[in-house]
Amino acid sequence: MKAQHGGFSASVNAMYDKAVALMDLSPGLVEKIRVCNATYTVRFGVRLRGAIHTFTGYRSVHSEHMEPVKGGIRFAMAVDQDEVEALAALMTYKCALVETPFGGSKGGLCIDPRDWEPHEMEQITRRFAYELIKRDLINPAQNVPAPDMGTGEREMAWISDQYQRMNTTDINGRACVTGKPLNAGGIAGRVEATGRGVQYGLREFFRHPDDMAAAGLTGTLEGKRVIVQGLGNVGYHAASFLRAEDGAKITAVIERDGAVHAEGGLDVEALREHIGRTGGVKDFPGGTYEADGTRLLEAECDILIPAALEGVIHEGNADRVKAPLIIEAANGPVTAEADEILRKKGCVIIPDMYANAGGVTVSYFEWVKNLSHIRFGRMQRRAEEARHQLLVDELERLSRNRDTAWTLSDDFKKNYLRGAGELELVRSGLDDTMRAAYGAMRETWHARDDVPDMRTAAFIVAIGRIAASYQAKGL
Ligand SMILES: NC(=O)c1ccc[n+]([C@@H]2O[C@H](COP(=O)([O-])OP(=O)(O)OC[C@H]3O[C@@H](n4cnc5c(N)ncnc54)[C@H](O)[C@@H]3O)[C@@H](O)[C@H]2O)c1
Repeated sequence: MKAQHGGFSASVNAMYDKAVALMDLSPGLVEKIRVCNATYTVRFGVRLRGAIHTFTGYRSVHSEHMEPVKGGIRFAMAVDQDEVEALAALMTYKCALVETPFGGSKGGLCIDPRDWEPHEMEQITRRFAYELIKRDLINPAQNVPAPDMGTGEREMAWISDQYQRMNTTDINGRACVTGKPLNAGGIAGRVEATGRGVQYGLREFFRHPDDMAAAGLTGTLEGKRVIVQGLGNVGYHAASFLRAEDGAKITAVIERDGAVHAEGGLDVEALREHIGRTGGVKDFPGGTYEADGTRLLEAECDILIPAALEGVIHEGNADRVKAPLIIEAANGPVTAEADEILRKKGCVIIPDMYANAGGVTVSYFEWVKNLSHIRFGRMQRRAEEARHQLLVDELERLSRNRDTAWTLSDDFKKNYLRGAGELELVRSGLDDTMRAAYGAMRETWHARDDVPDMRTAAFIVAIGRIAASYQAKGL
């Protein structure tokens, strides 16, 4: 599905060039920020099922203006150097936009995880991790991966363990990777974080009537028709939250084996369970099946959420896309050519570097938690508890002195004293981040007549911050 002219990197660079043309930066700095610093390619063998199998993997470092560099590891057959370099570049811009103190990186392994048993995947993942760890391409201070397509908590736990076996005296070893399970140094809310960020980003859009007007939308998220491509980690969580908490209707889901649609809305939880059990959307009883799923990208809806692959909306189909609003949950789902076509049609695109930044934001919280060696929010909770206890004591004293009948219930005391747990802190930190980044992006979008869209605005904000970092520190 790489329907991109000149590849994914060329598409990202075309968008970058459009933004820097509106900025006052020296050509040398423009070039330095654009280029990918380094890409390491590894080919390694693993003995499986009685034979040696050779795998090819990559770790690309786009910008080290801040370290560690950060970016997921993708397991998919379509992984290649161009793809990881484009994804690494997007990580640089994304981290700058949401102000996480990281440079950009990305990794990938050419593999279809469905071809292998879990114990074989463990062997392959550990071996890939070993190759990267021994070159400091996984390291808490230098390069910190996370999940991406085809990987999740399971793979992150193996990578973390592999690093710690090879670096037994590194007290910060757990911070070498984020997206780990909770019982292996993860943080509450990381699995859902990218989908949650998509939801928060949409909520923020719907808080701004003039932004909605640009897409010809009115009202709230309630009842809006949403089409989602890819019901994986990001797509599922976004769809599930939007449906359950904002009242949106998921009218179609596009997956590898086709699509299902239902004008009245799909039961996302039942569909997820069906995909898990059968491997696809076919035969799902709650909707109509369509073998040519990609056609649903062009169906009537209010919001289109591509949450699978890059390049799915391209020169060849952009003109037929009817959604007035696209939120890019996936990285690079709209090519540079399609972006132009859609903008001319009046479609508003909430760009990937903002839309899917929830993952890296909560990864940052996890990294900080690992480095601080204390459960996230624990100190703060203790301080809050102490403060709340003072308040409760004082209220009780007052009530006694005035000889009134009211006393605080034990329930109230328990709940009041409990304070915010890790999940609440993570969610509020994510919400705050998404609001601040949206504000910076829209301010640039609206402040200047020559900034045509939100994506260009996002690039301008991100590049401005990276340039400032280079100018402050030198190269
Ligand atoms: N996981 C994260 O935290 C994270 C963070 C930021 C961005 N992203 C981006 O979000 C996208 C999805 O990542 P994910 O982690 O949800 O991956 P995932 O592997 O959990 O899910 C991907 C889903 O897309 C489906 N899919 C694959 N090929 C498809 C096709 N041709 N047509 C329709 N559906 C297809 C898969 O079956 C799967 O359900 C990627 O672009 C990734 O880079 C992920």
